[in-house]
Parts: sequence; C-alpha cells; structure tokens
Amino acid sequence: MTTILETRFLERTFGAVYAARDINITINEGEILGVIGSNGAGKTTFVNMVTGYLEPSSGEILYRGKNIVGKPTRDITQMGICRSFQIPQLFPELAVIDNIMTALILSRQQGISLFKSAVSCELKQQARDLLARFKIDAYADQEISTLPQGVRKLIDIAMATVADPDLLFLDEPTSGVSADEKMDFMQTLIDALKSSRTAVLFIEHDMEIIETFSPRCVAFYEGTILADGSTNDVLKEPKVREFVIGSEFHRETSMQQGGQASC
Ligand SMILES: Nc1ncnc2c1ncn2[C@@H]1O[C@H](COP(=O)(O)OP(=O)(O)OP(=O)(O)O)[C@@H](O)[C@H]1O
Repeated sequence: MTTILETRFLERTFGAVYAARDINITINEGEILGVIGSNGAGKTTFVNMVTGYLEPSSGEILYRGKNIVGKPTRDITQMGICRSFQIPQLFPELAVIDNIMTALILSRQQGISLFKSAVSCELKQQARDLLARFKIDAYADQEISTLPQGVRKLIDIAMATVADPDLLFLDEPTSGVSADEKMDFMQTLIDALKSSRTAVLFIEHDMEIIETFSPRCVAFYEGTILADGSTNDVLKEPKVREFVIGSEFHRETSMQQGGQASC
C-alpha cells in the first residue's frame, strides 16, 4: 500500500483551546476512511489544516513525502487534495451542466476559450461523463435551484472531483439528505469515487453509514485521536462508546425530539 498523506504531531490552538493536538494519521492510496467525533472534537480543524484553509500551530503534513504546511489552498488543490463542504457551493441559477463546466474550466491551469467550439464540445462531454459517473446525468439541463438536496450534494461532490484528486475530504456528505435516501446516496458516491481510485476521508455522525461504507474509522475527541483502526474494532472500543458514540446517540435522540443540531 502506498501512503499518500501523513500528518505528524499536527497541532492547532485557538488561544488556550487545543482544537487539534498530536494528530498522527496516514492515508493510503484509494482508501476510504470515516471520521467520527462529537461537536467540537476537532474534525473540521483537521480537514482545514490539510486542505490549506488553516495553518497548523505546529507539526507536519506530508503529501507524497513533501511537507505542504504553509502552501495556499489553490496549490494544495492542484497537487491533488480536494474537498467539499457541508453546504453545497453551487451557482443556483445555472443548469447542472454549466456548474460542472465552470468547475472544469477553473480547474484547468491555462485559460481556455469557450468560443472555440471544439473546446466547448470536449468540455461538455467531460461534464456529461462526470455526471454519468455520479448517476445524475438525467439532471444535466435542470437549474440547480429546482433540485432536491441529495442531488445538489452529489453535484457539489462531483464538482470537487473535476481535477481528478488523489485525496478527497467530504464534510458530512449525508447532512441534509433524507433518511430514506442516505444509503443509496452513499452507495452512488462511493461507487463513483472508487472507480477513479480516489482516497476518501469523510466526516459522518451516522454510525450506520460509517459501518456500511468505511472499512477504517478514526474517532476524534477533544482535539485528539481517541482510536484509529478497522471500523468494527473502533466502534467496539469502550472509550469510543463512552465519549463518541454515546454523545452521537444523545444528539440523534434530541434531534428526533425536535432539538436543533449545532452542525
Ligand atoms: N476559528 C476558530 N476560533 C476559535 N475556536 C475555534 C475556531 N475553529 C474551531 N474552534 C474550536 O476548536 C475546537 C474544534 O472545533 P472543530 O470545528 O474542528 O470541531 P468539529 O469536530 O469539526 O465539530 P462539528 O462536528 O461541530 O463541526 C472547538 O472547541 C471549536 O470551538
């Protein structure tokens, strides 16, 4: 197995708060990895540091052996590390195909002219192929604002893959997707990403999704890694059950009772 990402003693403080401390993680080529942890555990801070949105206070982030700490987000994206956010970042007034084509244009380092019909045709075909991989090609000509949340999220994630990344970070891909659609949504997503051999790290609060789709799981707690290993083993660990799954269970229960989730 080839390691593509390794973090060493990664740390980030905000004043007196340790948002991340001693984060040592390796991710291998094509691996699928679920990250769990209650609110404020440091999951987003970790993703923000690796993708260049946040500078670590100390530690190293090695991507294919090269330290990328301090590199701008754009450079990190071009190197092959991409992400999607919890809320889809789309142009709601544009058609799906135009959103994808815009992302394709932005991902190319040289400027291109859409007035050259050959370029435009090639881009359109590339956009259609990508939509087909995510099984959303039927929506190609529809305006984003008319589409359900699950489809918007798939489009957003498809857009995050236009540069064919080696490593993709997904922040709660199933948030906002209805309970009935979550499993099919994740299956489509994982199939699309597996076919391109992209390694995927996804943050998730739903333990059924973690058990079904991520062979490996990392549990965060108060800025540190509480457990890292096969999902079966991690979810059985008493400290994970006490500090992570317990709080997730209470969170889900309070949501069912009408409470507000903070994420
Ligand atoms: N910009 C910031 N300024 C100050 N404190 C921050 C900032 N970003 C994060 N924190 C703090 O760092 C800790 C980790 O936050 P982080 O957002 O990484 O947690 P999380 O596990 O992603 O939580 P959630 O599931 O709610 O998104 C929390 O205590 C949070 O309040």
